[in-house]
Amino acid sequence: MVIRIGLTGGIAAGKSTVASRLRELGATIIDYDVLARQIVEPGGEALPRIVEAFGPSAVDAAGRLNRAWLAQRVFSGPDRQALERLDAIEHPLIYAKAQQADAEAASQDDTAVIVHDIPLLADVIDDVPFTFDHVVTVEAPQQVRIERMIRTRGMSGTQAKARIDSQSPQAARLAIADIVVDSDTDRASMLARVDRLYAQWSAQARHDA
Ligand SMILES: CC(C)(COP(=O)(O)OP(=O)(O)OC[C@H]1O[C@@H](n2cnc3c(N)ncnc32)[C@H](O)[C@@H]1O)[C@@H](O)C(=O)NCCC(=O)NCCS
Ligand SMILES: Nc1ncnc2c1ncn2[C@@H]1O[C@H](COP(=O)(O)OP(=O)(O)OP(=O)(O)O)[C@@H](O)[C@H]1O
Repeated sequence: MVIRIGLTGGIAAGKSTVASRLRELGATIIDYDVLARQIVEPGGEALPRIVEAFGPSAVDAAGRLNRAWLAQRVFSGPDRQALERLDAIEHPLIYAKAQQADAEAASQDDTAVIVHDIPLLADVIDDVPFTFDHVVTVEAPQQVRIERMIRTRGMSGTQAKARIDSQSPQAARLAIADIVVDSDTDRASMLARVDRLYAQWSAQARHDA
């Protein structure tokens, strides 16, 4: 039986580090950020619909999505429904691609561990067309995440705090998760925890096959 995992986490908590480890161990990772970028590429299904909804300024002269312009419109502009309109265009297309990827992985291996890597899972859990066997959130205290963003992403403390505040609160992720991976321990301990989780999931997948 295929095991499906929903993976989320606070920004800069270590979700990508956990996803990479799971990939090395043999899991199939479906990265929703990657899918979201694919659908807005020139030729992607979302791009003409975004132009229709937001106007020609949504693309640059070369026909590529003007991410900075759109981010300003949906995250900071006066139109409070703009983000909902964008989500209504993008999310069904992202889910359709995820369903394709999931079905392909499941058809290749009926004991696959399929990890849906969804940064905003707490906001969309009721809409994603999957039932997860487990939901994992990767968490670290806010101050640790701010320090990581300053150190590795060249952000100021204020910028880092603003990014954290723009996400759903940690409580929303904890409410949907049955497994919390603490990334405020050293990397080796965190990865050892991930290894143990993967071993359990993959045994469960084979046992129930
Ligand atoms: C508006 C866009 C073009 C801005 O692109 P940009 O490169 O400036 O930002 P990026 O994609 O890196 O996102 C920055 C941060 O914004 C937040 N964010 C992104 N999309 C959303 C959203 N739909 N709702 C709430 N917050 C969001 C995230 O915390 C993210 O870390 C882009 O964010 C987008 O297409 N968003 C919608 C896609 C989406 O819903 N993705 C989530 C997958 S389920
Ligand atoms: N247990 C750990 N100990 C120390 N540093 C860690 C640990 N886990 C992750 N990191 C570091 O923290 C930073 C953020 O990790 P990562 O990129 O995996 O986060 P993320 O949650 O995927 O971030 P985002 O949500 O912004 O994509 C990276 O520099 C990573 O190397």
